[in-house]
Amino acid sequence: MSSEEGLSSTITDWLFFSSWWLLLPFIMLLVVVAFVVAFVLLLYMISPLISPKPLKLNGAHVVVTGGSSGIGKSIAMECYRQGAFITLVARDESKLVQAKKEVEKCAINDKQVVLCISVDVSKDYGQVESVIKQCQEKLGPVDMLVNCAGMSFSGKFEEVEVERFRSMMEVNYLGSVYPTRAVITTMKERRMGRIMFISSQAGQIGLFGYTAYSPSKFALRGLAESLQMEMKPYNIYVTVAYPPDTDTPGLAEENRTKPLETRLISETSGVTQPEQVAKIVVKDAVQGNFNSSVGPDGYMLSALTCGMSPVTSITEGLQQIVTMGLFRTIALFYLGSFDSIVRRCMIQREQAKAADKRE
Ligand SMILES: NC(=O)C1=CN([C@@H]2O[C@H](COP(=O)(O)OP(=O)(O)OC[C@H]3O[C@@H](n4cnc5c(N)ncnc54)[C@H](OP(=O)(O)O)[C@@H]3O)[C@@H](O)[C@H]2O)C=CC1
Ligand SMILES: CCCCCCCCCCCCCCCC(=O)[C@@H](N)CO
Repeated sequence: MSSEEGLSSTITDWLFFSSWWLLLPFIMLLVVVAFVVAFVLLLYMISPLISPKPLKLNGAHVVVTGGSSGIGKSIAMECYRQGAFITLVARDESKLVQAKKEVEKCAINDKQVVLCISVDVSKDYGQVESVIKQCQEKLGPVDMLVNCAGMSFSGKFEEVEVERFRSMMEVNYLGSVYPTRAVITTMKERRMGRIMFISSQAGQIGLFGYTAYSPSKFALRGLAESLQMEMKPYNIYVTVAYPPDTDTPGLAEENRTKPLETRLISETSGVTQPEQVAKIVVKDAVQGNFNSSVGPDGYMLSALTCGMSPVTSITEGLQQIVTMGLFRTIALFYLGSFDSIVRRCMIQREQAKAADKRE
């Protein structure tokens, strides 16, 4: 036997007769753990590169349109609690004065100021531009603009007055374009700022009864995506918030004409308090997150409808990749149940009508 043959037989013996392979699972486990650790380290290394620096609200000038009521008022209070100077914008002066008092109660130092401006944000761009100029002269350049002025309306498509489709787009869409347009030049010059748009869960899915309202909220998403791509190099960050039904005077008003179907479908994601919405959206805007959602349904809807919207952290991107298929599966069940709500309501109505005729 040659020495070469001896060596190969030793190796074969070792491979087949020693029990090194018992260690194989451990070796594999070690490799997997090493990969996971390396991946997590990589994430932490890269994430500060793509997440913006948080905005300091202390001493910042925040303009809140629709700040005299509901979600807008709560957002103003939340910012005031963090030391901001606030400009409240809305039409009704008495509501503005009342809201100013409530916001002032949240002061954390005696330098803070609340300014009120009465203007319709949806009608005349020149007017909006001039009030923004006024408030910048008094409280300094705007650091954060919260576009919250808006209204909702629900009703069946053929029963909604045609005029309503125009007014919804005017208030909810143009009423966000005008103030944004009025603050953006100064923000670009200063290379800093935050713009927030308050859309709605009805700006992520179209629902029964929202043929006039939903499109005006979907429009904000298109505006926000385009604007964010233009503004990112100037260190300006855009946030779109998608709240569910929120307990405000606006919702109470909407409920007066709400079709049964819309009510039953909206109940899926429940009713939130405006303070809760305010906390979440202000935090997201400060961090510069593009997307801001409330509650578990809101989270699922946002992951599901992320499309080509910008990501603000690697974790967010990974979550979207991993959950998309699962959430779509869940969504199909939701859609099925919405369809069945609509069908049942229709059958009920027709039966009631037939009974009426017989009488
Ligand atoms: N409540 C809810 O369930 C949800 C609401 N949203 C959105 O959040 C925003 C606020 O809603 P909510 O707090 O319920 O509403 P409210 O009706 O309680 O408040 C609306 C605010 O906007 C102001 N406003 C309305 N129209 C104009 C205008 N043309 N120019 C200037 N200010 C205006 C109002 O003041 P004034 O009338 O004096 O001008 C008021 O301050 C809306 O855009 C709404 O679509 C989104 C999801 C859920
Ligand atoms: C995985 C998929 C999950 C799907 C969850 C679907 C939940 C649908 C609920 C929609 C609620 C719409 C609220 C509109 C609020 C609004 O804007 C008005 N009230 C304004 O006043």
